[in-house]
Amino acid sequence: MSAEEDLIDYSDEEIQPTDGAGAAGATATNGDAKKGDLTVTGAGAAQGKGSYVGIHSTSFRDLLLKPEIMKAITDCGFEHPSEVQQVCIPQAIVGTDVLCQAKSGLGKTAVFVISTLQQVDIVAGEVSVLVMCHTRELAFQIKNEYARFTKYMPEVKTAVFYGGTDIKENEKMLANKETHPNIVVATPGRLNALVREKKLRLGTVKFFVLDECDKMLDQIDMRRDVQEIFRATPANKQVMMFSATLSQATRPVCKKFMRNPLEIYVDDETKLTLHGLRQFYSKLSEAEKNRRLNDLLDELTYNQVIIFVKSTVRANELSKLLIECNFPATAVHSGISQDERIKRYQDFKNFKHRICVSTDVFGRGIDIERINVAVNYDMPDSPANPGASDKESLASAADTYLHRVGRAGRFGTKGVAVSFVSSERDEAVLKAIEARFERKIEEYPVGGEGIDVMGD
Ligand SMILES: Nc1ncnc2c1ncn2[C@@H]1O[C@H](COP(=O)(O)OP(=O)(O)OP(=O)(O)O)[C@@H](O)[C@H]1O
Repeated sequence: MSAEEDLIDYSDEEIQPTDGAGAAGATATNGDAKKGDLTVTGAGAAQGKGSYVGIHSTSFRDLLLKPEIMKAITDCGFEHPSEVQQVCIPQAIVGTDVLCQAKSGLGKTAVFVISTLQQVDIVAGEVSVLVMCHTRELAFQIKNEYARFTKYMPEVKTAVFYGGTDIKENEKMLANKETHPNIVVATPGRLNALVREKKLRLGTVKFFVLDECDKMLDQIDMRRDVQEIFRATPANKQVMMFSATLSQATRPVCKKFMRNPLEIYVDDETKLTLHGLRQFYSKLSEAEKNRRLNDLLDELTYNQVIIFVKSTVRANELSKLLIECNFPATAVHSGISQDERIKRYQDFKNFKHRICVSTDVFGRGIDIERINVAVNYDMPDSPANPGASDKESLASAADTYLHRVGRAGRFGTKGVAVSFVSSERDEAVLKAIEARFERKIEEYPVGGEGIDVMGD
């Protein structure tokens, strides 16, 4: 059976609306509405006068959240909900399934963290919320977001499970009611191992979240794990999925897991690029890359820089070289031990290093607010699936590009992205990016002349 045929399909019996999670979505009116860059369709989209403007608030207070969540939001320094938060949270907190595309760095994480915490009823020894994502560092980061938002909800226990760590430790935590989590954030491989071994029971899950959902469902291996885990959860639950990139082909795949979802898309791809981000390319030969990088790091006044390369070997070599040249660099990739990876992620986040060389491990989701420069030392060019057509692999490269450069200029801040173009293929990828986002990427000026990276 092909992976497509093997997709989750709800039986009629399973899609009956019930009183619990999902019921609000099933009864809501359908229609389309616009809110800024977002097109909203599906459950509840056209409630009221058919537009979100006016029916949804611009203050967190208007969302009528629990006081303990409101206090945490204030502590986080969040003043107003972002557009995606304004659109999603009011629907999500009444149990509606959500399929949400919104551009990088505008607060999709808080949508599901706040919405699940608002609804969750804590039962000791039971998992209520399950969040999955594609990398271990992202899982770790999301777990920390739950920690921030549960500061005043001491009864809520959150755990993170991912591969490369001692599974016995996870099992020990799950075997003890005192330490058993209510919220689990995980990568699919480790989660599946715990479920198969019956160390983790998912029969009590009421909220099922996929972050970077296109990545998780486009990759066949990951999709299989996700499906297996999904099948281990009850039919009656709220499902929410998020990504900055959601192709027309991926949307129906996501919707197979959902019931009458609120759908939010950025249908005009030109609106996916970040306002504060200036994008440049630099044409050069492979041999010139190190020299150019060196110059660039001397020229630009940066807070923190992320440099993307195409292999773990190149990440190691380049970070070594940068350190030899006295640049405060580190490297994060899949070739180092998991504990060390997390330690380096934390050190970078805590500003112990100013420069991080990484593979695509850090390409999506990772939120380090001081990063204001992103460099594609190697252009992205990763086929979505083995055997993908040239058109598909260029589309996938453009997706990867968008996520990578979205590590800079987050939440409305200024940022700069510079891509090294050293081959015909790189040029083709650059052209595909320009065409897709209808944006002319400028040539990096000599000496970085006129580029102002700092400021809000
Ligand atoms: N309402 C808000 N006010 C201020 N800051 C916010 C608000 N919501 C989120 N943030 C901050 O914005 C940053 C980006 O948020 P987040 O990582 O959730 O983005 P994202 O949409 O998931 O991006 P990506 O697509 O890259 O994963 C985080 O540091 C987060 O704390």
